[in-house]
Amino acid sequence: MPSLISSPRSPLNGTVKVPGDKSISHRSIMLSALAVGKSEVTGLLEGEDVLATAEAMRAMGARVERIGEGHWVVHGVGIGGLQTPDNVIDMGNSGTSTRLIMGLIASHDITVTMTGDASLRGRPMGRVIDPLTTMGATFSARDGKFLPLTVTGSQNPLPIDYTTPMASAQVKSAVLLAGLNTPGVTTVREKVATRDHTERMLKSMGAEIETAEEDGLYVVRLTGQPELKPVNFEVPGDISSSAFLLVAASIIPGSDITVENVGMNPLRTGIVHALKAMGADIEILNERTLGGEPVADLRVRAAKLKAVSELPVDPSTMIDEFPVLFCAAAVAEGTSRFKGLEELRVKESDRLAVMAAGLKANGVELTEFEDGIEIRGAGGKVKGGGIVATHLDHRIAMSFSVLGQMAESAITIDDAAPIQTSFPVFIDLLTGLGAGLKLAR
Ligand SMILES: O=C(O)C1=C[C@@H](OP(=O)(O)O)[C@@H](O)[C@H](O)C1
Ligand SMILES: C=C(OP(=O)(O)O)C(=O)O
Repeated sequence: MPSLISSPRSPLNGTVKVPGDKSISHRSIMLSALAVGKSEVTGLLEGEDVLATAEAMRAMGARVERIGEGHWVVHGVGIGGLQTPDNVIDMGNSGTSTRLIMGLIASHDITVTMTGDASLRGRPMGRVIDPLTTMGATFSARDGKFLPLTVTGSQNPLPIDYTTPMASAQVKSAVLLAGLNTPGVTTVREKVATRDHTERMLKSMGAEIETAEEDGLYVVRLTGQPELKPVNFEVPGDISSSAFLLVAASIIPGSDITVENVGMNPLRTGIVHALKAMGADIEILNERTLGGEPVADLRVRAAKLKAVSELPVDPSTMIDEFPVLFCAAAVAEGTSRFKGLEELRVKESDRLAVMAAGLKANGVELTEFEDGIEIRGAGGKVKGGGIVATHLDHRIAMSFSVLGQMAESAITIDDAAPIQTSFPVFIDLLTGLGAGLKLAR
């Protein structure tokens, strides 16, 4: 368990690309595995979470091969073709792999037992167990809602019309993926539209899938049992990984960086709008489309950040970026207040509690609420000198790596290993731009 020491070194300068989008990478492997024939994926994120998805799809019968850096080939088994694996599948730290694959299994006549690391075993699965049970799958889960769990898919799955009780693209996607091998039309309704990569990708593979706005809800209708045609997926850079660079370059005086090829799906760009509302200097350049998703290059120059109280976006458009936004708020001028964030309590860690503890340990003044946090910004450097407990959460480790660049005394992150789940080149990439990060034993 290597710890990581973060302290200021120099302004960040240079042009970089971040690895592929994690959400799209997972889906590219899963959906290719259900196509009939050979698909290729380029720009795939080779982080531990996506590798867990690849391994799971292999275990269920798909041929999933790496042929070069980020370049993968998948031979799909076709919808209905998944097989019972001969062993338990280990989803590691990845909520997306677990919940989406539970959806796939739910409408296949197979039985699968899944487990994961201590973080994943503490995350709620009832949110997918409930709708998938209505579709006909049966579950045996620890305490009814936690991993390890065994799921047996239905031989005769039923289509449902489901309104998600919380803003969750994982729940929406799990139901839609179950709908793939279900006769009839599966409908999912969301009060707030969450990331729509599943919808976009299924459309590109020839599925009959319609999206509409009805009575203030975002509605997706999928006609079951399509033949998915194999396509070549080009995965754009991950805006959630880019967020660490956007914040770092904004807060470290004198910085000027460009992050190329960033996925700019409008349901994912909340962090750009939030930082701009705080006074960040972010230029969106070279806007184009890649593999059915908008992408752009982002040039970020340091700026004096000020507090925000009303975010200009829905939290779901930047749900994984709050930890690093809290770090931006810690160095901004004034008091920021973030509410409506109860979902942060059920991520890899309880991100409200763990961020509050880490910030406090480094001299940041704050108040934690049940559904949010108020951060009293230092208007410049924070004290630092504290040790941050990451609780197997990559975003906590990376957020405090960024904050350490604006600390009077170094910040120690107790465990750097979780960074491997989503952004394996994070330390090299940041130090290459000028950041001060050192691994220690
Ligand atoms: O669908 C996805 O790929 C994801 C959805 C979000 O989770 P929720 O659906 O739980 O909000 C996000 O936090 C996660 O990192 C990836
Ligand atoms: C919440 C996250 O991922 P997952 O739910 O897939 O573990 C994340 O990457 O921040």
